[in-house]
Amino acid sequence: MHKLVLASNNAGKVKEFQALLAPLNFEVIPQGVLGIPAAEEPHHTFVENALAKARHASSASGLPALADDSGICAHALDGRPGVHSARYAGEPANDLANNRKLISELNNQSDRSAHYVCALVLVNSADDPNPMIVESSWYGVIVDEAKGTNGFGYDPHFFLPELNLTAAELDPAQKNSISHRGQALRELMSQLQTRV
Ligand SMILES: O=P(O)(O)OP(=O)(O)OP(=O)(O)OC[C@H]1O[C@@H](n2cnc3c(O)ncnc32)[C@H](O)[C@@H]1O
Ligand SMILES: [Mg+2]
Repeated sequence: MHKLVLASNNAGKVKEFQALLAPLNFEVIPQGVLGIPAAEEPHHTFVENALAKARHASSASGLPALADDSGICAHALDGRPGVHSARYAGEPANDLANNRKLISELNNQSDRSAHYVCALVLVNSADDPNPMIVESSWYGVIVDEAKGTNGFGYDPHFFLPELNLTAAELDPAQKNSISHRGQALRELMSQLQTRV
């Protein structure tokens, strides 16, 4: 079984990864279990931040590390909140406050389209010169009214027209089967198979 540190302190993400990786041959250790604090995320792109998180967790643990940097990009807002999604309304991170801010910024905007982005980086070691990097998107529409209690973050306001449901109304397995994170992880795993 491959041992992997999951470079995230977000409980919602950790749950999704545990479900996605459970059928595979991985022992996934969330970095919080090892007492590894959050890395700095100073960069302008999801990929750069995911790489920083993965290197940080691998350096602190001495193990291979998988990091996720993700967020939601509203098209009428030039991609905001983007890499600032977790703390859009300020510190400490607060999903309710972030959603309120997003909805208020979209007030009077007719274009409600948005996409989630998930960048995943897998490093074998802290100074791995050839990390595996994938990025996937998931398209939807931001709605004013929150619906559903599953998921986390912006999910209650992320509406999927083709399903007539928000992401928070999907059960966890359904979300993982179509989400930015599920898509990215499946792509990463298929790339990983070609390497070993
Ligand atoms: O950095 P880590 O420790 O992984 O935890 P984080 O919550 O700070 O994670 P990010 O820096 O990647 O910020 C991602 C934010 O984007 C939002 N987000 C990402 N994926 C999401 C999803 O599947 N559903 C809802 N919101 C999501 C949510 O607000 C997250 O806090
Ligand atoms: Mg973060």
